[in-house]
Amino acid sequence: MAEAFGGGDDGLVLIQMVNFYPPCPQPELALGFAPHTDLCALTVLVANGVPGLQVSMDGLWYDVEHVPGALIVNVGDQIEIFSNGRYRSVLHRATVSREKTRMSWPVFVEPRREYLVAPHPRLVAGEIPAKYDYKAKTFENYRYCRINKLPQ
Ligand SMILES: O=C(O)CCC(=O)C(=O)O
Ligand SMILES: [Fe+2]
Repeated sequence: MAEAFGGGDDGLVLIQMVNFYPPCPQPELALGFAPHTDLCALTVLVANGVPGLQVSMDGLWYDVEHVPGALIVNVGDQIEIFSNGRYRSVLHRATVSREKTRMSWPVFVEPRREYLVAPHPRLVAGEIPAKYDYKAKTFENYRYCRINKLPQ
């Protein structure tokens, strides 16, 4: 993966985050994390066992079951683009609990900032044209547009 996203041992950047969701008296009126896809390549996440992570499929939300000791791995935007749409960046969100504090610890696996966001040339075959064309956009620029809610 490091080779695919820029090459060499330092081809990837790992970013550790901590999410803290305090209890909410009216959880049906709130969300811990609004629906989004992760802009990175891959997310590896552990949570404290309080349910909350949901993934979207065919317009419905599904709870992600907590399996003690298991890691949750999400495909992010960069793998979707790199694979020319063969893998999909998962739409997900986090709900909150009425009684319990929920915590999660994602590690975002990212390309380096100068990486050019594009499908791999070998995955753009004649019958499958490039689904993504960001005109030599760097990952740093992609991230900037996403965080500032600008069009890619
Ligand atoms: O708390 C969770 O389970 C999800 C967190 C999340 O989606 C994120 O940090 O990007
Ligand atoms: Fe996320």
